[in-house]
Amino acid sequence: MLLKDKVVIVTGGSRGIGRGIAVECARQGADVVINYARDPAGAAGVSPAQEVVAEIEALGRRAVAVKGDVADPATAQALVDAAVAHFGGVDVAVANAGVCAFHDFLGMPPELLRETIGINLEGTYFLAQAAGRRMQEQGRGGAIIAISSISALVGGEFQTHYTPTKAGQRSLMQSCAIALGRYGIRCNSVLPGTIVTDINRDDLTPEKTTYFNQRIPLGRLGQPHDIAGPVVFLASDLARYVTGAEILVDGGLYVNLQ
Ligand SMILES: NC(=O)C1=CN([C@@H]2O[C@H](COP(=O)(O)OP(=O)(O)OC[C@H]3O[C@@H](n4cnc5c(N)ncnc54)[C@H](OP(=O)(O)O)[C@@H]3O)[C@@H](O)[C@H]2O)C=CC1
Ligand SMILES: C[C@H](O)[C@@H]1OC(=O)[C@H](O)[C@@H]1O
Repeated sequence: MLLKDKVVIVTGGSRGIGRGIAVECARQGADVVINYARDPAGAAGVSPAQEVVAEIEALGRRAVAVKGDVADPATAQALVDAAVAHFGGVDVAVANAGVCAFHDFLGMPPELLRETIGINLEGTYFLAQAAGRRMQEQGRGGAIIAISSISALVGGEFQTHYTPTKAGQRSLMQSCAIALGRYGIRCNSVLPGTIVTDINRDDLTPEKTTYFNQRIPLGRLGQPHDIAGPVVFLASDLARYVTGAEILVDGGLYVNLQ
């Protein structure tokens, strides 16, 4: 087990990539605080966040779910407080929560631009800061991981509000690596390619899916569990000398230009 008895916070842990990360961290021996924003109950009256908590408990680990908008700095502090109250501290913080409402550039409403920056970039900043403060106090180091994107490296016609936030997260982790290295706190990014989740349910038409499956050297779009392994690696002592770095997890999409 790579994360035995570590305490992990995952923002946006109720669905998609964050859920995959939260469950894999538990499988690797961690207790987990997951965060969510809305989390409507499904048909059976059980919400996605409750499902994740149950899944983690079935693995023999502990989990709590904390509701809150990551764009609000108070949410980051509430997550750290929950980790301390329930599990005694924080070892790993994963800034995963994010939104991407596809929209054209010339018609972009300022509200959507600001909301996207607030959740994706400022949310990452607030979590890194709150977790970093606690990790510094604890004096046993830690790992902070931002779920950035291949979109940190390339553009997207309908993502002009989104790609800068992903580049910003990557840059933020580089600067945090310098600011927090003296405390043994490592800061890195994971850059997923296109992963099938609710965020792109409408964007991934059958035609686009076929195109991606042909263009991606590994022959398929990503799934949430494809991202969890690299996150666990960066969170673990196997990555003890890795900081200010990033791992592109895209099936080879980025390098396949022509
Ligand atoms: N899917 C992809 O192709 C890629 C995704 N990414 C990044 O991965 C991350 C996760 O995306 P993905 O799993 O696809 O998305 P999903 O839409 O599947 O899940 C988003 C998660 O974030 C939570 N969330 C949304 N807004 C907020 C908020 N304001 N405060 C707290 N939690 C919030 C949601 O909670 P709730 O259920 O309560 O709404 C949910 O748990 C994002 O940062 C995204 O940019 C990066 C590259 C590719
Ligand atoms: C949501 C998109 O499908 C997805 O998000 C990213 O960050 C990737 O670059 C894809 O565009």
